[in-house]
Amino acid sequence: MTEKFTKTPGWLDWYAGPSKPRFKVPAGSVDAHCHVFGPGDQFPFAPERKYTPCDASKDQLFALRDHLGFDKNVVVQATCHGADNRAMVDALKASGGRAKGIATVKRSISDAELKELHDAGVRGVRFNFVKRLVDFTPKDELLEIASRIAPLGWHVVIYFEAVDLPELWDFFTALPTTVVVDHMGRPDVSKPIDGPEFELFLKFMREHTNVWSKVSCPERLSLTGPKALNGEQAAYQDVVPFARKVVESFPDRVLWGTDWPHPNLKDHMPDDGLLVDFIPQIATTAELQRKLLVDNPTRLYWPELK
Ligand SMILES: O=C(O)c1cc(C(=O)O)oc(=O)c1
Repeated sequence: MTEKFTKTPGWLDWYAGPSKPRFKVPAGSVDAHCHVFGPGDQFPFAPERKYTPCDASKDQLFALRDHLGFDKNVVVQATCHGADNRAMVDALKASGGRAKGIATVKRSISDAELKELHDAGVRGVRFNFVKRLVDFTPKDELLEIASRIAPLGWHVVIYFEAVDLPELWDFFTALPTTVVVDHMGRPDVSKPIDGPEFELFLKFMREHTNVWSKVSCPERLSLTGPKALNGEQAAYQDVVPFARKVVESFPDRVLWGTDWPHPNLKDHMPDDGLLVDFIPQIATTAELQRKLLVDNPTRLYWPELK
């Protein structure tokens, strides 16, 4: 029998009918941070999940990819699926080589299972430190996982909030792989861009050349808007200086993603076409755009194409 799921109260579904972006992304562009949710009747959500989303299938993700003009996806395991990677792996296998994946694994995973994930296109694991999304995993377990995935050439994706970086610093800087930070480490954009909090993040990237950042999720970080809705071409102005600073300081270590289907947004659901139109605000030249959207993700996820 298949399980029926009831969405978390107040859940916002992804935006149907996104606009066609005015910004034409370069050929070979990669949406390097997106998710699939279920469908729940085919790929049940995990018992330990902190939210129950709407469905967001691989076919809907691939339709969005084509609509926005992207060539490829990196599908990141969403926390609502726990360490059950079947929905994400199913998307990779159906993509014809046009999607790679980031998994969530436990220390109990076998070498054979890791190899299966690799063959399906998984190239990294995600360690999540955002307390509203996951229960705590001991650091020794995470380090053990990192040391087992390193020989596969995989990397570690980390998700944390800016205030937690000081206490996580020693752990992050001990990781033996490339490390990719989700959503710029969630800066509080009401604080000064040259203040101690964001400066610590820049220092993290400056002093550790194995650290990359996704300059994604202005819709999560923005406090002032305006929202990417109704044709807005100058959305999320308060996030722009932060993202631009990261892109211009580390042009060869930045990635961009839609974050579709945008889990847990409370205020509004952005029009993904307008999120693409946000890109030229943060990557202001054709060269920066090509690095962000094509060269960097291709080097990290499709090195065989370089
Ligand atoms: O901020 C979030 O709520 C969020 C959640 C997830 C997830 O549940 O996997 O992924 C993200 O990239 C962002």
